[in-house]
Amino acid sequence: MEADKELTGLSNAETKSSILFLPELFEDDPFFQKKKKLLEDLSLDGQEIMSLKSSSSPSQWKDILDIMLKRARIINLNEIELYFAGADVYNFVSPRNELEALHSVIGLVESSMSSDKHEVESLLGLMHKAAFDLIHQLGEKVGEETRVVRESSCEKENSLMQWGKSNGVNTKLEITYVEGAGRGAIATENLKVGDIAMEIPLSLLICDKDVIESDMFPILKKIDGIESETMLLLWSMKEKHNLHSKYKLYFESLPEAFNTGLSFGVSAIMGLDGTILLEEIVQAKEHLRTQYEQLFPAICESHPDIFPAELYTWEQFLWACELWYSNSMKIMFDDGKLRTCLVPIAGFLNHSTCPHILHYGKTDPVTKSVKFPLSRPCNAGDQCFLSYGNFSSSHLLTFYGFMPKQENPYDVIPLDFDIATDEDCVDGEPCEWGTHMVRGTWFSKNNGIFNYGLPPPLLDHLRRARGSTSKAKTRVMFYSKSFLFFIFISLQFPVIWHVNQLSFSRTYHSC
Ligand SMILES: C[S@@+](CC[C@H](N)C(=O)[O-])C[C@H]1O[C@@H](n2cnc3c(N)ncnc32)[C@H](O)[C@@H]1O
Repeated sequence: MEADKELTGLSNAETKSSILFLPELFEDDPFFQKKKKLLEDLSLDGQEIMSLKSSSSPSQWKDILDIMLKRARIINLNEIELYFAGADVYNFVSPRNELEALHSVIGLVESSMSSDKHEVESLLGLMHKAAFDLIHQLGEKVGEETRVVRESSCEKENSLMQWGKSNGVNTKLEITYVEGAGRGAIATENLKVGDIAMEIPLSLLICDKDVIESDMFPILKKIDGIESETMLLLWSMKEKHNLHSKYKLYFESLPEAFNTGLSFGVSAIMGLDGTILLEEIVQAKEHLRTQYEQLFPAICESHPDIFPAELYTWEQFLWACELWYSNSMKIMFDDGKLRTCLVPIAGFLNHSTCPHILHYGKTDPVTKSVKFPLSRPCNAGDQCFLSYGNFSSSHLLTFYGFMPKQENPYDVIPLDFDIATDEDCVDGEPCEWGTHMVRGTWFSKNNGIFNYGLPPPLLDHLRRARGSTSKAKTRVMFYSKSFLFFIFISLQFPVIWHVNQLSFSRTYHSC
């Protein structure tokens, strides 16, 4: 309280004020020092509370809201966002960061509303509404539009939905075909922030319990080092053909081909020659082939009754890999175990870089279900999107078979240096960057020359490298897997960075 008085200069007689807690940066944040520095630059370090006076003018409470939001943006930066954080880091960084920041501000305003003496209730209410309006505006600005394809029949999807509902699924979404993404989930009514778009009972989740209860478990558990995901994959290859399976309608609703990068044909692969994406796909496929060959044909030969060879071909294995890569979710169960699961019906939710559903994947111990709550509103008739994670477009193409429509903030090229990195630190602190990177622009629909400048940590690193070499031009070699390129850094900055743009999307669509 003393601190508050000092901060606001209030006397005891003028107590019509409310304390607002500012978003807090925790010491266990992996980027604590870097974020602390950014907060200091914002002149906010050390300050944990602000005072809202009942006499505050609109511009004063808006300023407080702005400070809270700027602070929340910094605190909610993830590694990539922080790495590329330039001078405008206090403003909009990414849809994910903005949603997280706005929700943390709303949480703090709500806790003041519930704990306070209500002298400033109406002002808190205005701040609360303003933060919700910003969430709404974010969706209007960067949300994706969907064209529903009504001509396609959704018989299988409807049967699955009926089965789900009769087994306890609650949903405010309907499944239909959408342009460019197969099936998608459309809101049947206007959904607000906090509404549960979908709720799936745990009993419908496909996970390790299904393998454990099956006749293949006694054989699989004897295989040295086999992971539970691999067991599930092998189980699903057989279960998909089981006419009496509990999940029959689920398996029937799955596509015959997933068309992820893992099953790209020869022409698509040739079109990717010289790109990191080709390297990523080839490496992933080689890894899967090795895994397959470690198991087959040996397991079919030793247990032909449980593992019939005709169900365990390479093609079927690849199909199951694509199923698990593109459709599984990691769910945290009450016992504290993170399990990879297939989640019938919720598996129809498509991905967006500005999703409606950001936080999901924890079981509710009371309802014994997995819930999908909305972080931003979704109007009736709009497609409701999920976040699959902060993935680059090359990862999404390789493992999910699509590229996001909007600019993807996680399109980056990791760089490996052939110069020492031990000097790469800030103000004597050890470097916390796992890797240096540049923005990948090759998937962007912007055909102009990119001039992002270099990210501050990379620039810092290069300046140090320059300092440790002669006055002559410094040649630094960057290579990322097979994607090898050189830049000659004339000692003048900023550098215009134009990463080789390849027409990946055309190659993908034509194959
Ligand atoms: C979990 S499933 C979602 C349901 C899927 N659309 C279907 O019809 O089964 C993931 C797959 O949906 C597709 N998908 C998801 N988000 C997409 C997007 N934003 N654009 C295009 N396709 C998308 C990709 O094929 C991805 O592998």
